[in-house]
Amino acid sequence: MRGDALRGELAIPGDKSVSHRAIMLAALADGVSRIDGFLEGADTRATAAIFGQLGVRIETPEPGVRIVHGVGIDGLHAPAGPLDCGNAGTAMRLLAGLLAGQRFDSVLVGDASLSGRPMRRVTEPLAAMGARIDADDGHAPLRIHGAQPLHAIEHAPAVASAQVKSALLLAGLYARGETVVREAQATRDYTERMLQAFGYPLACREGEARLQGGHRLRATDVAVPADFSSASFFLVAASLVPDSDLCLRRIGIHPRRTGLLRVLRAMGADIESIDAQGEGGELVADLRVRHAPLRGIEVAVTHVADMIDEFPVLCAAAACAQGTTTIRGAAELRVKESDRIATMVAGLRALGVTVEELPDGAVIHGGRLHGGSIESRGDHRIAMAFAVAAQAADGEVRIGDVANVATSFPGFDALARQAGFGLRNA
Ligand SMILES: O=C(O)C1=C[C@@H](OP(=O)(O)O)[C@@H](O)[C@H](O)C1
Ligand SMILES: C=C(OP(=O)(O)O)C(=O)O
Repeated sequence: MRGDALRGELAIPGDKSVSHRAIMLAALADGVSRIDGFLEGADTRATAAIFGQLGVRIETPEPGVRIVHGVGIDGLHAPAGPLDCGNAGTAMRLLAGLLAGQRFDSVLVGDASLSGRPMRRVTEPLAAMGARIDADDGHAPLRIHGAQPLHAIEHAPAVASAQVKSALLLAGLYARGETVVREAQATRDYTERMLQAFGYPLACREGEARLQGGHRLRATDVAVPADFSSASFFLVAASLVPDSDLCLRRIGIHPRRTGLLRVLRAMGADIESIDAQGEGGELVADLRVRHAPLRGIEVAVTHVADMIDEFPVLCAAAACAQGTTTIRGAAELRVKESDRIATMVAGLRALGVTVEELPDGAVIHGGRLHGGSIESRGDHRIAMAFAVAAQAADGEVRIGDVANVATSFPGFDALARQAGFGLRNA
């Protein structure tokens, strides 16, 4: 169902990647850390709950704030039961590295989607560091044996993945020697920069991070920026709906996250970055987006890692653009919360879009969308991407299975309505 013009100012919730890492490092630090702007999503709450099970006191004085009473690098306690990462790949992969270095055993479990996602990319290099992790055919549950002496390795991940890099760096805190991760394609460096903010010595440059085990972390306060990935749904919706003029406040615009911004601008989007400055160690800006007709493009493969979570909403933009958009080099999308290539292709076809599915992407022929029924396959970003596409569709779009939106963006529907989305609960 078409929406009204999107207008006004929106406050987008906190960054998911930064929120996960802030809890983890604050828990391992000496002293008390305060986290402002913490994302109250199911994924990041799962991480906080896990550290509660590991003996860390975490207070919530108000929503979006956590006070973490750090226990020190060796202060975690053995959990009484399995640690439930829910839907969160970031939680499971980073924790695999962190827990591999503890003196106690632990078990990481997840929901059906997470249990189907590949974990060898972390368990194999961690095993090379001396970790013992049992996994059923490379999948969760991950049974982590404690008290294994770890030694540093140099590793070049086969897939561009900040989660793999971060898992190894977190294990590296407990390893003898210097852990080195080299990336062919640089990924988000929040773990590296946050370790430094917590006083941990670490050498990093684009595509390479090195750290020696055996140092300690010092408590610090963390200001979490608003999540660019969540903002992206509004960037596309306002681009698509005539007369829109929307301002998204203080969004994290780190270049390793904002590939979509570059791609949308190349498609003709009118997005202005206002008052960009470093705040709390992160580059943030207001993003003002006004309606503009979009045209299809060939998405450069070099942008893929910088917009890995934005493909569902990019597909929605491409479907409404004039001309053809080609996406390649994004096979990783097949192992996210759902197979995001197959799920988007099926959904777009249900709305009358002509799409060719590729093993590592899709060719999307833009045009008019009609109404139809969409399955999100339990994937938060797919559900929100189709809510965006619906703003430009001629008929009603019914999206099934939308509870998952709370994974990364609690309050999406209220915010979307506030901005002008035509949205109603069935
Ligand atoms: O490190 C992180 O916080 C994330 C890294 C990305 O995953 P990969 O490392 O699997 O690409 C991304 O898709 C995920 O939403 C968050
Ligand atoms: C892939 C995502 O997250 P994760 O890997 O943490 O489940 C996502 O948020 O789109």
